Formats: sequence, structure tokens, C-alpha cells
Amino acid sequence: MPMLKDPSKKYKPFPPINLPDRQWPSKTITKAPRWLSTDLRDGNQSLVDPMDSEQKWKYFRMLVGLGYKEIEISFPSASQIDFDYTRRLIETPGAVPDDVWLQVLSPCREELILRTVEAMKGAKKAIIHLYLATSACFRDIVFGMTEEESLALAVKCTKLVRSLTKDNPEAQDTQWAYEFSPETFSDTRLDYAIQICEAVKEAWGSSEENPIIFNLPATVEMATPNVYADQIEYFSRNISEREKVCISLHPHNDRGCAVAAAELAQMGGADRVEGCLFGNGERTGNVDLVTLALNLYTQGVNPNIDFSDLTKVIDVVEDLTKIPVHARAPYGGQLVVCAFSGSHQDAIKKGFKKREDSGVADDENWVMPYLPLDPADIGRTYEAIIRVNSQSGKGGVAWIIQRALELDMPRGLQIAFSKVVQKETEALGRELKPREIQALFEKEYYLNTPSRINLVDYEFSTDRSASPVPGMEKASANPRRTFAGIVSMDGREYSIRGVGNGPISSLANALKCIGVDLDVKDYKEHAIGRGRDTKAATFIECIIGGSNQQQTVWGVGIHEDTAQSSLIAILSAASSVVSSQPGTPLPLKFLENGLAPTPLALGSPSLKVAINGLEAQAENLKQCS
Ligand SMILES: CC(=O)SCCNC(=O)CCNC(=O)[C@H](O)C(C)(C)COP(=O)(O)OP(=O)(O)OC[C@H]1O[C@@H](n2cnc3c(N)ncnc32)[C@H](O)[C@@H]1OP(=O)(O)O
Ligand SMILES: CC(C)C(=O)C(=O)O
Repeated sequence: MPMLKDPSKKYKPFPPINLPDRQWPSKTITKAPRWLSTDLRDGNQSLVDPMDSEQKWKYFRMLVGLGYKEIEISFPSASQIDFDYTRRLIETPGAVPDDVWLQVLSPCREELILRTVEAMKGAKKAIIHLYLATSACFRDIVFGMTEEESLALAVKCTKLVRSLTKDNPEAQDTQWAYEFSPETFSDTRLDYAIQICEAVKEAWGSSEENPIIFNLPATVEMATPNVYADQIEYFSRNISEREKVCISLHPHNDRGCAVAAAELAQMGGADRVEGCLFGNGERTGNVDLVTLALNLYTQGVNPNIDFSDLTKVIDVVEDLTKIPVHARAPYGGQLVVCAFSGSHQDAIKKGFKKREDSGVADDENWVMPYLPLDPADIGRTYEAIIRVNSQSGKGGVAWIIQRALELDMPRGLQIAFSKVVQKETEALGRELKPREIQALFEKEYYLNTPSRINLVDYEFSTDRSASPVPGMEKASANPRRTFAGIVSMDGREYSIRGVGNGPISSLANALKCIGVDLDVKDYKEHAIGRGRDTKAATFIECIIGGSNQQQTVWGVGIHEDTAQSSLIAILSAASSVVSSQPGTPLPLKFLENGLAPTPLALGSPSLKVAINGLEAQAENLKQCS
């Protein structure tokens, strides 16, 4: 049957709560609640294959390590596995830290309560948790009980627990606490929920030091989160001896709003939250404890749970539950601290740069586009933050090169190299990993890969008498440099010579001897590292081709010596020219015959050479051998 055109006959809207003076909307959460992890009970009971004792043991250790102090470990009357596991925890010395409460669940059935309490014998701190559904729907359909009958059963079972625990002279080594859940609370007539809890409180005998826990579950999430907040505030304002009561939340996620419901309901007065890591649990799950904790953290509130190594937590949870954490799960998802798209990457890169430049300490003032949390705080690396596919732009690519090689690429090089990356991602039809991008960069600019053209030997000489510009008198202000050296290209060696007003231009001019006609347009350098290990990184932008078909070519050089780094950058650009242009290098017969032929004269004059004038150009041609 298709979806109904008019669903209003089948589904009724949840009635609003009459609480005109509600206070919670103007409250903020300023401290962490008491947390109860029910991963090993509600989480476990909803797994295809519930955990065995060994797996529960491992999970428990992780929860303790994360900082949980109240852990619902089992439903001991359900299975021998759960019973034995409970015993093992209690009987193994040191397994349960002194400040951790073990909680176990039982229905309101005498024989099951007896078994449950028996399972907890000898525990240091034990919470016995009984549940009984109180909504009309459950009372009618499941139990066939009136409100009065349900109340009487809850009181009777509470008294039984009391007699077996805190009133039992033989059980005085244990510190007992009691939790009662009017299951389906959020669908229960509110005054009845309060009435049954009052009766249970009376039966248990609560105190301020050890308050009774009323766990008020949204067993099935049926309304918007504000309704749950109203229900909790109403309960909190109307239950007697509020100081002797701990109000606990247990939201399920049927409408996808469990986190919001838990947060608003804390504003409504709740003290404690029950849930599971990554929202495991019945159907759509219990409320996600990771999200709740890290939501608090990003508001500057310490959640008292340590998710510094969230990836490890994910590994353990996935391994034991056999349920993968969704790639987009808040905080934990594989994709949530990373950006693929160009404008996001650009903003994040600028954000990190600004943060670095401002010198702000790691634990201070997080202001970052697109990232509500510093990924480093939950153990995530930069590799996870920016990932590159065909949707990415220059910013993301530059970020990866910056992190991998410490190179601060000039904008023009970023644009040029991101086109190379784009081509590769499109050709492969997939994301490129940082290592692949680094390798592509090194190959493209001949870093760590043999360059087509290499310097074998060279020297510079300075001619202070020569005027760089014909007719200029004061030549010594701008001395001319001559590069003379041997380069190897594709296994052959050539002697080349060139004149310019600096090392870069003289080498660039000398390269004309082997048919590489490039003009230096821009030059940038910066230091890499500090102290003795400092290196220089040089980026040179060159122009090739005649005025009609000019192209930009980039060269990159890295060397301990700044001058060498510049020369390497020129050779890197020259190698790209040689590789990209058919017909280059020049036919060897020209080279072997000495002077370079016409193609040299056709290239556009370099800026430097233009200043030097045609005379220098002619001189360069003469230098080639
Ligand atoms: C919302 C929650 O998550 S509640 C926790 C749910 N977790 C589990 O159920 C996991 C463990 N459960 C089990 O192992 C079993 O269901 C047991 C041991 C509790 C009971 O097993 P069984 O006796 O075989 O009964 P069954 O599984 O069919 O449960 C239904 C019975 O429990 C009753 N029941 C359900 N909830 C409660 C309750 N809170 N108090 C008393 N009785 C209850 C039902 O009315 C029904 O009784 P009926 O058979 O007289 O009609
Ligand atoms: C036992 C109760 C607390 C429960 O799991 C629920 O209502 O979802």
C-alpha cells in the first residue's frame, strides 16, 4: 500500500504539554550530567549477535578508561552469559574501580529480581534498576493492567529489592542504589508518572546522599524534543523531595532527535543521561553519548569523558558490536572532520594559517570556518581534515603540500599544480591520498626524481665593467654575471654559457644553448625548518613561447644553499619545458655545431634580458658551445 494521502486518520499528532511558564528555553547547560552507559545492556540487547563475556569485558574496560562512572553491565536474568559475566566482573579483584557503579536491569517479576540481586552479590557499588511500562498503550496491550495495578506492582517489586539489598543485613558490604524506570514515560499521563514514582520513592526510602534515580525514558521517541523537555520540567517541578531524586533521561532516537531531546531535557532539569556510544541501541538507537559529550566540549564544558583518541574507540566499538560507525556520524564519522570541496578547503586552510600566524596556543580560542571542533583534540590528523577529489580546489592541494613538504606555494603555483591534480583525480575517478599528491608534486617539479636537465659543474664570474644597458656609464652598480657550466640532459653532457644580471638570469640565458627558451617572470623563496636543518625553498615562474602562445611554467628547488636552490628551481622549470615541448631539446647536430639556431631568437625576450638589451642576447648566443 502506498503512503496515505491523508495520514491524519491513522497517525495522531502528539498532544502538547500544558506548561505555559516553562523555564527551560532560557536555560543553558553549564555542567556535564551524570552519565550512564547502557552499551552493555540496551546496546547489547539490540545486537544481532550479543557480546560474549570476553567482548563485554573488553568493552567495559574501554568505558572505564573513557571515564564512565555508572555502567549498566547486564540483564542478569536474561541469560547465563550475562549472569556469569556480572559475577566475573565482581569476583575479579581490581576489575571494577572503586568509584564505578555497576548497574543491572530487571523487569518487575519476583523470580527475575531475585536472580538479578543474586548476580550483584559482593559488588562494591550496585544500582538495581527495575522497569515497568506505564503508558496506557502498554498497560492495555502488553500487561492488561490498570494504573492502580501497575502502581501496586511497582511498589511491591521496589520493596522486594529493598529487602534484598539495603535492608538485608547480609548485603551490607555493598553500597546499594535504586533506579526505577516508568518505561514509556514520554507516552504516559504525566500525573500518573509522578504518582507511581512518588509511591516507589516512598517504598524505597530515598536520601539526599543517595537519591533514588527516576529514569524517564522516551522508550519510543514520539514528539519533538521540546515536548520531552516540557515533560521533564513538569516532572522535576512536581515530584516531591526533589533533592532526594536524581532525574535521569533515556532518550531513543526514533525521530532522529534524541540528542536534541537529551539536551533540552537537561535544560528542563534532568541530572543524568543514559545512552550508548555512537547511538547504538534498540531500533534507531539510544541517544549517542559521544555526540552529547563533544557537544558539551565545544561549548567549553568539560564532559568528564575523555575522547582524545576517538578513532581507537570507534575501532573497539565496531569490532565488538559489528556495527560500523556511519561516515557522517557527528564527531566520530570518518568524513566529518574533512572537507573535499574547494571553497571549504580554502576557508579551512586560511583558518589554520591565521591561527598559526596569530601564535594562539593549542588550548585557546578556537575560531575556524567549517570546523566546530579542533580535530586534534579527538586525535585526528590533518590528513583527515582535507581530502582531495575532483571537487577540490587549489586551497586543499596547497594545504596537503604545505603539511607534507612544508612548502608555502605561491598562488600561481597553487593554481598550476591544482590543475595537475584535477586531471589526475578525473582520470582515476577517485580521491587522491595525500601521499599520492605529494608524489605527483615531486614528479611534476622534479623533486626527488631525476630531473631531465642536471648541473654537472658550473661557475659564475662577475664583470663589473660591463654596462647592463648599452650606453649606461655606471656599470658597476649593476654588474653582469656569466654562468659557465656543464649540464647533463638525457644522459649527454653539454657545455653552456650565459650572461645576465644575476645567477638566475644567467643560467636561464645559458639554457638557451640547449634550446630551452624561458624567461623568468617571478621568484619567491622561503626557509624550511629551523636552526641547522634549515633549507631554502625556491619557486620560479617562467614564461615560454612567443607572444601569441605564451605559457607559464613553474620550477621548484629545495636545497641547504639558497643560491643552489634557485638554480635547481630553474632546472626544474627547464626540465618541464623540455618534457612538454615536442622538438625540444634541439636536434643534437645544432648543439654539436656550436651556436643555437633560430628558435632561440623567436622566443619572447626575458624581462631581465629585455633590460639588458639585445646586445646581451647576442652575446648569449655567442657564449653557447
Ligand atoms: C525497553 C527495554 O529495553 S526493556 C529491556 C528489554 N530487554 C530484554 O527483554 C532482554 C532480556 N529479556 C529476556 O531475556 C526475557 O524477555 C526475560 C527473561 C526478561 C523474560 O522472558 P520470558 O519469561 O520468556 O518472557 P518474554 O520474553 O516473552 O517477556 C514477556 C513477558 O514479560 C512481561 N513483562 C514485560 N516487561 C515487564 C516488566 N517491566 N515487568 C514485568 N513483566 C514484564 C510481559 O508482560 C510478558 O509477560 P506474559 O508472558 O505474562 O505475557
Ligand atoms: C528499561 C528502559 C529504561 C528502557 O530501556 C527504555 O525505556 O528504552
